[in-house]
Amino acid sequence: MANHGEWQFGIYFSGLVGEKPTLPMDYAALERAAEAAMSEEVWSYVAGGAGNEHTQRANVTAFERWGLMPRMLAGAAQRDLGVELFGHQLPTPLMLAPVGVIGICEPEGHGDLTTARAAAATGVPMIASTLMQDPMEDVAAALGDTPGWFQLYPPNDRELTESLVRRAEAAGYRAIVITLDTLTLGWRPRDLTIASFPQLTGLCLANYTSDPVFRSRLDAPPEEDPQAATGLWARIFGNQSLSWDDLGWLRSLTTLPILLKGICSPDDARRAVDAGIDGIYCSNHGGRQANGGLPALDCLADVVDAAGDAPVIFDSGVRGGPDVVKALAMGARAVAIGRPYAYGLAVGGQAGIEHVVRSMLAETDLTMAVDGYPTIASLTRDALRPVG
Ligand SMILES: Cc1cc2nc3c(=O)[nH]c(=O)nc-3n(C[C@H](O)[C@H](O)[C@H](O)COP(=O)(O)O)c2cc1C
Ligand SMILES: CC(C)CC(=O)C(=O)O
Repeated sequence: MANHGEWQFGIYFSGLVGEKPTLPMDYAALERAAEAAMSEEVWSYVAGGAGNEHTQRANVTAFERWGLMPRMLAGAAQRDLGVELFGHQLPTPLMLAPVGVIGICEPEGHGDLTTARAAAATGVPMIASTLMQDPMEDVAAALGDTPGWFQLYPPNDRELTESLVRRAEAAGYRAIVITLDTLTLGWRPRDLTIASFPQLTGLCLANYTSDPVFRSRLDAPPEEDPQAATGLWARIFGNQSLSWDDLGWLRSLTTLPILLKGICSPDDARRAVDAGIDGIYCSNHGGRQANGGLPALDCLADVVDAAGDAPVIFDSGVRGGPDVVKALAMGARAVAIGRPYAYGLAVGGQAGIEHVVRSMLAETDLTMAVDGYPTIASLTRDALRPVG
């Protein structure tokens, strides 16, 4: 069993002190290093967002509007960051958000497998995207005992949807995350300017091209006619007619827990729970889809309240340990990161992702130590005050 505890105070931290670190120690430096490591196309795609990226920036600055109340002599000498999710005990509340095309952040193009190995080494669950360069079965195998969830972009083809869900179940994924905020792509000026989106996504269709139903829809195998496969993917990817009425059918496909990703409205959270959905994933896709929206953090508390007993996962704008702590205090059961680990991969491969994860966990742990919150349960909204 891997030792997942290296991030804890005094271990990861003291391992770094006394040596000049080779990997960036703060988010701004990580971003700069990632931009230098990536091609212009990949950087624009990963770093970019919708419109003038106001929502993307607001996701990050929203965290600055909340401050943590430090509590003294609160018994936080030992912290326990463990959380329970769908009957599984996780060592920490951190998760890796689904990042389709993560493969392109690594020059060799197997970023999905590298991410899975980093997840296995740190014990931090990976949510594997539908869009991957390696098939979901290989990624699940690389995860070993560390939990993996499968993120589903439900295609406009019911038989294919069913096949993807069944494969995820058979491969050992422990939950299905259905992303609802990207049934069509948002207005992304950086990608429109660089015009590399079709090439980049065309590289990440392994879950489709390895699927018997997808293959049966083609005249020639994807290995012989990759362009036709990409064309078919472009036609079936978006499912804009998906409605609340379809949730019953999606629910019937699996006994695994299902989460809906992209929920920011409390009414939608309530409706999802009423439809038998097991978990809510509060996110605005890191500001990549709708610009002009609310920062995701501003939606979290209401979504948590509306979700009742259903756990809420949060992402969008999390850049360091204090952000993780604030989202937990708002009521998130677990907190996910997207761009930070993609940048870690670009800068340092598997070691780069592990560094980002361990730094974030060490900073989370130290924030709880310094501010006097020994457990996740001790973090309630009472720990937060609006700044100013
Ligand atoms: C390059 C990139 C690709 C993404 N691909 C997916 C995807 O395939 N499925 C999905 O549900 N979300 C996808 N997302 C959104 C992330 O899951 C997550 O919501 C977002 O990155 C969180 O914001 P952050 O980057 O500010 O941490 C992607 C994000 C990025 C940056
Ligand atoms: C191909 C895209 C739909 C992947 C994605 O979710 C994103 O770029 O945000």
